Amino acid sequence: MPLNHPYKKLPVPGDAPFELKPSPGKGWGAFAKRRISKGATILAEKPLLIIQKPVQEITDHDVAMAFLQLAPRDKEKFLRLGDNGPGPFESCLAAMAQNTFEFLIRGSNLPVYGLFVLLSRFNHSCAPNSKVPLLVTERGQETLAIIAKKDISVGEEITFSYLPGFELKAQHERHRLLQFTCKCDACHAGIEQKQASDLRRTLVRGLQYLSRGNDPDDQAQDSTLPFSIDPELKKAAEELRIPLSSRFVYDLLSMVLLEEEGLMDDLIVKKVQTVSDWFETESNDMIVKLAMAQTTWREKFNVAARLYGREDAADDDVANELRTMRDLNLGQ
Ligand SMILES: C[S@@+](CC[C@H](N)C(=O)[O-])C[C@H]1O[C@@H](n2cnc3c(N)ncnc32)[C@H](O)[C@@H]1O
Repeated sequence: MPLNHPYKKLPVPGDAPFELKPSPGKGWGAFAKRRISKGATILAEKPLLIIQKPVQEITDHDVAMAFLQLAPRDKEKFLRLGDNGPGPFESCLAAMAQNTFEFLIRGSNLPVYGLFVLLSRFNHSCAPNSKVPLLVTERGQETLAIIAKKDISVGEEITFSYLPGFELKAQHERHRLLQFTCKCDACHAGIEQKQASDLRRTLVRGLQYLSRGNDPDDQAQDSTLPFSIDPELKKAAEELRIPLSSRFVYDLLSMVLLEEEGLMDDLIVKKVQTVSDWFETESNDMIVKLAMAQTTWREKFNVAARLYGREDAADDDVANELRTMRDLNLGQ
């Protein structure tokens, strides 16, 4: 490990569960120094500087002016940042672009861009073990955190997905969007594993379309899916006419695929648990309870599959609720 690398002097808190070191093919990255439990906050950090302007309008001058206002200690941190390694950035704007997170401040719709010295040291993965949730912060208390999505072992690289909704894209689509060749484990698997992975992700996207009536990627109706769905079924999905029982079966099948893909997330689990509480027809509810009592998602799916297409007394209420949420743009 280079002894004099500029990152060696970045201010990693003494009690942090990670260390910075080279990550082959990815510059430097953050690696677990001790076991990190699922749900743990790995790092919470305040931005070094903030720019509140549409991202396309941020100029080199804006970043340079923000830099000049920093305290000497913070200027030094900024200057330690390298272009994916020990080399300096070509411009202040390039340093900002590579080390920025977007977030919102309560009471304002305008996104804010903050430069985070340590959070930006975590590399991307298409099957990440952590996440940086989109945050609405209070003014003056802008802090972003990286949270473990699963248990992380000592020595494992800590990663998150750089773009939201990114996990459900096939590898060639992901690589088109990333501005570097991704060297994560999912992208470095053998050809057969990669094909299976692309298929699983594509199928989950289709299942989510059926369950939500839109594409999780761009939330637009009539968006192009990477495979075709029976037009009647697609229309029923877009009009939110899919019965609750079928929605539930689609969700469980997504869980089986997401688990196999290593993309399971507590938030998704909570959503399925919520849907399981909506059933009103007793005979359906009994099957749902039996399904949810199974250990694995595959077992839950196997039990619930017999519900597919069944009507439920809650169908109309659920459809109305989903339509209201869609109208209010709250997502589903
Ligand atoms: C915000 S920096 C992450 C930290 C960076 N590796 C460093 O040494 O400072 C983002 C850059 O890291 C590299 N990177 C991050 N994730 C990667 C991945 N999965 N595969 C290859 N390069 C990656 C890319 O060069 C990317 O532009």
